[in-house]
Amino acid sequence: MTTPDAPVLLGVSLKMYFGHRQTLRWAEQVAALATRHPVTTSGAARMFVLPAFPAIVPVAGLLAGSGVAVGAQDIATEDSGPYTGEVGGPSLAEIGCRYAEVGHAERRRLYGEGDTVVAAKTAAALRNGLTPVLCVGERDEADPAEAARRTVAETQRLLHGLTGPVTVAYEPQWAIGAPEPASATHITTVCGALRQWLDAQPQHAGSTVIYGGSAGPGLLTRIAPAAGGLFLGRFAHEVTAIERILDELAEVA
Ligand SMILES: O=C[C@H](O)COP(=O)(O)O
Repeated sequence: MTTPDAPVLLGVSLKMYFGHRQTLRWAEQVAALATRHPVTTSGAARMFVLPAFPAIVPVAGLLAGSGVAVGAQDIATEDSGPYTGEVGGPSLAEIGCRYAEVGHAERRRLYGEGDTVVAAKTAAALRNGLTPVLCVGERDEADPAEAARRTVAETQRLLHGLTGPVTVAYEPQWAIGAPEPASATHITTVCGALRQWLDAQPQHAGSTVIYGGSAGPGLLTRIAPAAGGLFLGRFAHEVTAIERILDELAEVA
């Protein structure tokens, strides 16, 4: 079953770009935007934001009533215990998180996280009622069909034995932090294959496929509905860019 009429999902990870006060100012602007823009107030688009851990609580407060959900950029594999520096799913759920990002290429490359850890973090998110934002995507540029094959296989591997709705963020690693996103053909081929695979998995009913990797204004209308939304990084730092994306959605709605 495809879900072409599902609301578009726009997620933003602030990674570690902003200081605390800057994060709060940005969140205030996002709340104001989501509260007044017809695409968000009508429910045609949903948004989530992933600030740094210390900003989650105040950002959740600032976003209350705006319809924008909040989540974490990481989650511990375990729920509690002697895991210095980690933050567990029960705490994230308790402070209002709805999403937990797992498997981002930066955590794989810089912090040595492999499939076992990513799968365990995905399981931790699901058992705590959080939607995992499961980042997948090929490391080196490949042709679209090969990228689709590898990415579906990766997703299948990471979700093996798990149940629950997930947000799969297709992020070709070579397109992260780049000047431009992957081509629309590349994105629609891979996201379409992911969508098709997920639609055949009843245990993941309600899942969403979004695209990340230098995404910004001007992209979503070229890759929807294969991509059900965007996972934004740098190009959401200016809230006016998020507004442009919402305006584009209003035009095609
Ligand atoms: O988490 C977001 C993605 O990694 C994309 O980041 P970017 O748009 O800055 O490349």
